[in-house]
Amino acid sequence: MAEEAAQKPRDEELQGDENGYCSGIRVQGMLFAYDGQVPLFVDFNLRISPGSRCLLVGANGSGKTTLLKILAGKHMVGGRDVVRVLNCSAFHDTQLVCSGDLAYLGGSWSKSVGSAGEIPLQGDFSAEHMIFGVEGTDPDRRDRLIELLDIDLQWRMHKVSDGQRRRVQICMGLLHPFKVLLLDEVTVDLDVVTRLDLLDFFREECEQRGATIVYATHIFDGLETWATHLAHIQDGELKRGEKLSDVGELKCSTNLLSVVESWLRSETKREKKNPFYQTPPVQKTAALASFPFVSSRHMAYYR
Ligand SMILES: Nc1ncnc2c1ncn2[C@@H]1O[C@H](COP(=O)(O)OP(=O)(O)OP(=O)(O)O)[C@@H](O)[C@H]1O
Repeated sequence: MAEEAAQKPRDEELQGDENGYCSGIRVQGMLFAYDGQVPLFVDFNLRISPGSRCLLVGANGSGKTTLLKILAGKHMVGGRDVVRVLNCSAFHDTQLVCSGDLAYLGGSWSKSVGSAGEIPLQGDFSAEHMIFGVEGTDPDRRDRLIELLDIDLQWRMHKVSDGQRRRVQICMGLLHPFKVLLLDEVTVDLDVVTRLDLLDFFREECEQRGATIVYATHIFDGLETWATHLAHIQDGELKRGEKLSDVGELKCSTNLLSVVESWLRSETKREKKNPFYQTPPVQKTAALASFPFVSSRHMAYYR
């Protein structure tokens, strides 16, 4: 009985509401491939409950950025039921992003120019011009972020350091009180004080407003006590998705870094032992051929 009671919150967390939808994030039976490539994700499932701070970990190329972009509605994947964020379809329900409820912070400020690809944004704008140009924001929240990120409003965006430019980008991305925030390694350029202050701000957003955060990173300092959940991806496959407190290895290890290091090292060893490990499974290609909805990069241009 006691055991049943202890299990209950977890079951509810997994089942979501009466429609079976979780108001955080739910990915069910997802298939995704880049144009002309074998699928990266096949029958991929993930649930992240509201209020969670979930770390997304995995080796280079394991699919973290791709997954975050899919959750951010930047790729059309499957029908409306496959990738659900806040009970909406991440791609189809454009008000998710337009309202600021779903926010994505990743990559660097750039624009795509035909065959030249991504080129950094250039132009003589002040930080003030950029930040105050975002309409409909709460002045108190804006002031708090400017102070937290130690932004000088007179900075000229083409003459600042990478870290300073990143602070302005982060500030703009956080001006609206998001409900779901997807972070792709955006704290990598920040100095340690700003990074820790920002992590505290994120924690507060989750605890006070019930916001949900998914954070892909390779830097684990200070995250043992910050994260509530952890998702480990390997080659597009979810190897683990659980509460941080349920990660057994953390109980007998000094820190998260060494635990993740041991997971990634065991992947590398497996690849070395089996030269065919990287061979795309035949069923992945077959699955793609039989699936009616594949991603469309062209559709993404309309976002
Ligand atoms: N635009 C693209 N077109 C084709 N393949 C891509 C594209 N972007 C990524 N990939 C491939 O998809 C796989 C997953 O890449 P992704 O960027 O999602 O990995 P990641 O886990 O974020 O890696 P990292 O830790 O290096 O940031 C890789 O094999 C990569 O080569």
